[in-house]
Amino acid sequence: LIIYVCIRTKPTASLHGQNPPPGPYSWPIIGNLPYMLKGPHIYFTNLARSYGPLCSVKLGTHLFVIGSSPMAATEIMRAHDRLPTYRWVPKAGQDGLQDYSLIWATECTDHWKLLRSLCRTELFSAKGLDSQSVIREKNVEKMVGFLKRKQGEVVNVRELVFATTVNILGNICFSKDFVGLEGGSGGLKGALYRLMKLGTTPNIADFYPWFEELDPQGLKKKTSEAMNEAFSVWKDLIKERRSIWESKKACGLDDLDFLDTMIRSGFSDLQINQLTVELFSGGTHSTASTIEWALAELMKNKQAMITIQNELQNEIGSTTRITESHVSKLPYLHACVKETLRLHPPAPLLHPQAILEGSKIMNYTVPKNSQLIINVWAMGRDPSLWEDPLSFKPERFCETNVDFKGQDFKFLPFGVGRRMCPGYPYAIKQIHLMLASLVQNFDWFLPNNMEDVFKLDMTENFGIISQRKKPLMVIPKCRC
Ligand code: HEM
Repeated sequence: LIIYVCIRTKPTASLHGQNPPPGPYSWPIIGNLPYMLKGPHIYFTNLARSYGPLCSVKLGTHLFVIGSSPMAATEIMRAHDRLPTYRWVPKAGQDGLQDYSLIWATECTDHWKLLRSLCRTELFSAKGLDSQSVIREKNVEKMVGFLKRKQGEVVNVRELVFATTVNILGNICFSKDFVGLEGGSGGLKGALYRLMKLGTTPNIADFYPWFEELDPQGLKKKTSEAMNEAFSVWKDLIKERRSIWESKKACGLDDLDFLDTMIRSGFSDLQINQLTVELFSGGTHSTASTIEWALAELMKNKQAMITIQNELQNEIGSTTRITESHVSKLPYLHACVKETLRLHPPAPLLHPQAILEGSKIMNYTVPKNSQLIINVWAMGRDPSLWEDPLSFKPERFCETNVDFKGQDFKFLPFGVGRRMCPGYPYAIKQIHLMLASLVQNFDWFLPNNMEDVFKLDMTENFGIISQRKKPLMVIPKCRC
């Protein structure tokens, strides 16, 4: 077996006689894999401190080149723009549906362009977002009502916010609530949690491609099962809607929801399934995680909590229900969300893309088939880019125009370039509304010892979406 492994472990990128980006010694066969246990983003950040903003590391058979400064990120983006590249797709997610995929499209194909443009115009345009505001506001009101009934009890913020985000998207796509707020782990919620967990599990086949067919950990099979479980949740809805579509079309009625739009655009069931499951998995955990981190940071930083509550009191009052039209008047809230995304970007590593040709990046030779990555997490915590970077100080964003729209390379929580998150205007609207409602309506306490907030564990878990390692379990107390 050892001889077989040695023979098969031919490096995909040869470094002999070249000037590759600097990096640590890598062990035969395993490369630097054992050092990644604490989380690749932490390991890569430590490497950048030793080897500079563009460094390289071998993981299994692959060479990864990691950029950890705005300059390195800019150069990596330039390489993406001028060279043929393909997106790295986790082997567990390679189920033959790549041709229908938005997130996992390996290249920017015509179908990928069609999906992006449909999402941009129908879901994330100013008009689309305005028409959804009633859905978001109604669901956030339900969440607040639920918390009022749970006053004095311990609640799991992540689960509750996640359920609310699933229902918001459920109503936008299918005019339907898919999950209850009371908990439970079946149906769509269970499938999405499982997909998230599977995406977080390191897969040996990602580092040694010849294990792909064997699927030794069974991750590919489990991912496919979880996807099918999600599809089965809306299977009957699609069938039913298709059957009424012809009469609807004849009457010239407007689309009821995004499902109508997809049917009108001629999507097959497979295309509908793939796009919606990707919107649900890309758009729910990321939002829930950001709100959970923001609330944890505000609980830890009492002054920031007081400032945000005062802003809400002055602009809206304590009894008026917050709507999306209020949110533009809340600059400190906006700053708190940016500060949360700086310290806790849900996607700490960006752009896993491989270049198909060798190239020079920052005067280093980067061999073909290298995977290029931008370490957003490292840049958010770099003392040369941010003063006192490990402290939660929303004020820093009140004093600058730094934004997350892909122009400021030191702050890229939603990515940059062609594959930048198309859902960011939607995500931001949702996060602002939910966070404002949570802090306007409630004071938050830890179970057992209310003064213990400084001991709040802020450890994170690395995954497809990075989250708090321990869910935030807190007690809401109504402020009204
Ligand atoms: C806090 C919330 C969110 C964050 C931080 C976030 C971040 C990101 C990032 C970093 C990427 C990858 C960009 C790249 O590879 O360069 C991405 C892609 C994507 N996101 Fe988001 N996202 C969020 C919310 C959402 C929401 C709400 C949706 C939809 C409902 C969404 C849909 C997508 C899709 C479809 C892609 C793939 C785009 C492509 O590959 O062309 N995201 N997101």
